Order: sequence, then structure tokens, then C-alpha cells
Amino acid sequence: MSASLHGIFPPFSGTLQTLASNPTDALLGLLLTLFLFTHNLLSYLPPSPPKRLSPFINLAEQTIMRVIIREDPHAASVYIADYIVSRIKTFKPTATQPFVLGLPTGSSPEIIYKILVQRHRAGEISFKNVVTFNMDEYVGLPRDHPESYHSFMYKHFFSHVDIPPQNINILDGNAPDLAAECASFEARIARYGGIELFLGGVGPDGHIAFNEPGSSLASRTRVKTLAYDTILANSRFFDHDVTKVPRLAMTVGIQTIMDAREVVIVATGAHKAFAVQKGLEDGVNHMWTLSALQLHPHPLIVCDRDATLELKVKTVRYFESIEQSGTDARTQGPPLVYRPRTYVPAPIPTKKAPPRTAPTPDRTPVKVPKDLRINTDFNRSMDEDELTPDSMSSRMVDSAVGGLDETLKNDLIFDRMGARVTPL
Ligand SMILES: N[C@@H]1[C@@H](O)[C@H](O)[C@@H](COP(=O)(O)O)O[C@@H]1O
Repeated sequence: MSASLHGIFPPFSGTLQTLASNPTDALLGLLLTLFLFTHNLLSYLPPSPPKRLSPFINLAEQTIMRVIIREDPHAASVYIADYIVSRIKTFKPTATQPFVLGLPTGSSPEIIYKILVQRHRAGEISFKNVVTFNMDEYVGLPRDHPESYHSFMYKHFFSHVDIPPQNINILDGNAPDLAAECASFEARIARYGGIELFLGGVGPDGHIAFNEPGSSLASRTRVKTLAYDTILANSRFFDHDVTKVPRLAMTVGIQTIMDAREVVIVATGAHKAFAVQKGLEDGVNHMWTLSALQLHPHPLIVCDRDATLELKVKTVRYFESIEQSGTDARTQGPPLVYRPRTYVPAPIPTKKAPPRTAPTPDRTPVKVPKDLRINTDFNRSMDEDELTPDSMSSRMVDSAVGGLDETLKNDLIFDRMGARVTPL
């Protein structure tokens, strides 16, 4: 027996020989043999199947960067516009459960807005139950200045779709207390249960919104001093005169953007290539704030070919291969999980504006804007003739806060459309 076991279990045969002379050694040898035998046996078993993901798993663990590359800015913009339309439709927003959309300004999103307006005009999408929050605004620039982000948004988007004015939230760069305005903005976002989809652009230095290089990745809405690079880049909208560009801006923070359920960034043009490379291929860092999205559960960066020029060929091939294998951004990554809403606004009553009667001694005149016009004297829009803003007066309720709960009326500052338009 000893001879036959010796070939199969060498330690075991040795154990038998020492059993009589040294029982303690023999016992240790036996235990060792059993351990080795079990270990060898287990190594032949198939690996255990991967654990199923729990529906409550932390989404950050499933973070996946989605990158879509299109040949030119128009194709990239069509992709994003259709993506937004599809997200809103899937959400099926109602007056009590609106789709909360974060929006940017800048030349890159102009085409996206144009396509969204076209989709709206074609009857494909309504913005009636969409609430918007804009990323940023210059400090101290009058609202009706052609380069204010208020003017930009009305000119390129709001005036052409059916969004109710009271659903629009833009930071007031002329608020008497800028810090309070920033806090109110964050509170409004929170009351709506957070932003569903935050669309953004990116600066050549990798900034998102006005989160300039060096911004804290934990930042929230606040006032920022603009970096010289940004002042220089944006001077093209101010007669190429850097002295005309405001030095301060209010902006959502990186954390405000990171809190959105989904973030979509448009990056077009060779001048964005370095920012895209830093944001995608380098590590997360506060000098290229775009890179923070690497930690977001649902980031999507849509580039045109030029914006990928600084990426490794391997990186580009990787992202293209994902799309070529039959998935697109809608199906990549973990499923979107709807977050509970902490606040749901009451339905907006469709009451008519009170008649414009002459004031009587016992009655305060009702302030109803005569007409709502915005300054559309821009010199950088595409196809001016197609974008003719309406007055929006037909969509006004008596007060911008008319349809909201008492809780919101008290602590939120809703500006009237009349205050931000140029009377004729
Ligand atoms: N605050 C805006 C950003 O939100 C925008 O992303 C950036 C790039 O704009 P553009 O698309 O014109 O290059 O410009 C500004 O700085």
C-alpha cells in the first residue's frame, strides 16, 4: 500500500513510514497532505459564475464613459438633439413630473438648438413639460445685452418652442445678492429632484460651464473669475475686444453637474482636441474639469472628428468599435435609474391674464408686460431668417410664480419675462 500511494501522494506515503516512530510529525504530515489534495482538486473546478448585479448597486461602480464620434459638427449636433428628444419622450414628462434639462450656451450648442427647434416645429417634441436650468451667466451684463446668456437662450431656443416661461431658470447676473442667487438656484434644482440630463459644452482649456482650470471638483453654483484664456476666447462675441468681456460669471459647480442623472457634452473643432484628450485619456484632475466626468455614472461625450485629433488612435478605435458592435449611447452602460423627486410642482393653471384696466384708487395696477420682445440683434447666428422669436406673451401666466406651490413662492426668485426683455 505504501508503495502504491507513494507515486500518487508522496507526503502521504512518508507519513505512513513515520507513523510508528513519531506520531506528532505523522499527524502534521497527514493534515498537510489533505490540504494539498483539496487545493489541487478545487483548482480543477470551473470558476463560479459572476454575481448578478443587484438593482441597488452603487451606480458609480458601473461608470462607463460613452464617446460618440461623428464626422462634422452638424452630424454630432444631430446625434445630440435626437438623443435629447429620445430621452424626453422616454421620460414622458407631465406638468407634475417635468423633465429637468440643464442647458449651455456657446457656439457649439447653437446647431443643437436649431435642430431641436426644427424637431419641435415638425411636431416631434414638445417642451411644455420640460424645466430648464442654464449653466451660467455673466455677472453685470444687462439681461438684454445681445451677448448675455439670457439673450442667447431666448434667441436660439426658448422663443421658438412651447416651453412655459416659468419653467426657465437662468442665473441672474445682476441680482443684488449674487451668493443668495446662487443658493436659490441650487435650491430650485433640488426642489425639482435634480437635473435629469445636463447638456454642456467644453472650453479649449477643458472647462465645463465656467468651471475654469483649478475649480474644485466639489464646487456648486457660485461666482467665478474668468480665466484669461476664456476671456480671450469669448472676446470674439465682444468685437474681439477683451476689455468688453465681463470678468466675472456665475456658474453651476462641478458637483452640480455631477449630480445630474446624465451628462452630455458636445465637443467640436480642432481647438477642443486637447481638452478632449486631457478629459478622456488623462486622470481626473481639477485643471481639466471635463475629466471629472470620468467619475459620473452616465457621461456621454459627442465629438466631431476634429475634436479627436489629440486622442490616441487606439482610444478612437475603442470608442468607435463599441458603436460599431451594434450599440449606441442609448444602450451602452448601466440602465438609467430614475431618482425619487423631492419636490413636484403643482400643475400650472391656465388662467388668463387679467384685463389691462386703468388703475383705480383702491386697486394696484396689475403689471402685465405689454409685449415680450428680446434683443435679437446678434451677429453670429445661423440662418437668421429661420429663427424669428415670438413674443412669448401668449405663454405667460399672470405671474411667473403663479402656478407654483406656496412653498416655492416664498423662497424662490422667479423673474418675470418682462424684466428681461427690451420693450419696443
Ligand atoms: N461658459 C461657456 C461654456 O459653457 C462653453 O462650453 C464654452 C465653450 O463655448 P463654445 O462652444 O463657443 O466653444 O464657452 C463658455 O465659456
